[in-house]
Amino acid sequence: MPNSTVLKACEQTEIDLSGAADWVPFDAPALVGDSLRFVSGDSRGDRFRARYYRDAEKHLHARFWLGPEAEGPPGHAHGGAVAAIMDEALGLAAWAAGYPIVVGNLNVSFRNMLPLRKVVTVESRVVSVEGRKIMVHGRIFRGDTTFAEAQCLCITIPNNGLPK
Ligand SMILES: CC(C)(COP(=O)(O)OP(=O)(O)OC[C@H]1O[C@@H](n2cnc3c(N)ncnc32)[C@H](O)[C@@H]1OP(=O)(O)O)[C@@H](O)C(=O)NCCC(=O)NCCSC(=O)Cc1ccccc1
Repeated sequence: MPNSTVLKACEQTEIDLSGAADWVPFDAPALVGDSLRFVSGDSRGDRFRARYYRDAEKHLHARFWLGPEAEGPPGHAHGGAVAAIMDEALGLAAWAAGYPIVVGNLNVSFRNMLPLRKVVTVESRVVSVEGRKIMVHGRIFRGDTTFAEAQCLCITIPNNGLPK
């Protein structure tokens, strides 16, 4: 089958990215702006599809689906795709906790190969705040399988992140 046919079939597929019962949808662009497009901006794309949520304690969660355009090893996600998810989701977790930041350092451990075309969950937690340094930890998993873990050092920026 030609590649274009595969992509078209994929585009037409609705992916169920619904959250857990106690999660509330989180409007990330409303907080950080429409520039947040690289990872989660295309709800019908063939690389990433994502939906963000917050739980009752305001922790950020996400459902992600990685399509054929995110492929690295055959049938599995490219490491850069996994790192990009961590960069966006963990940075966003800091924003959602009230800190306008950019990511200064991101350390990703790839624990298991992440299969394409499966919905996975990203969980994140702000674990420490020290002056301008906000440390966020996160994990991508499905069921009992952890695909990646990350520690993300976020640095607060002035002017709420807006251009001067
Ligand atoms: C702003 C800053 C990160 C820091 O510069 P400045 O303002 O001049 O601050 P300064 O250098 O004074 O540091 C302050 C304190 O922090 C510490 N520290 C800093 N770095 C490191 C480190 N690597 N490792 C360890 N520590 C480090 C430093 O030692 C100091 O500590 P101290 O107070 O002495 O104890 C700058 O390097 C930069 O712009 N980098 C590019 C960022 C970028 O492009 N990111 C990607 C795009 S954003 C994205 O994609 C995510 C996203 C998702 C969702 C939504 C939105 C965004």
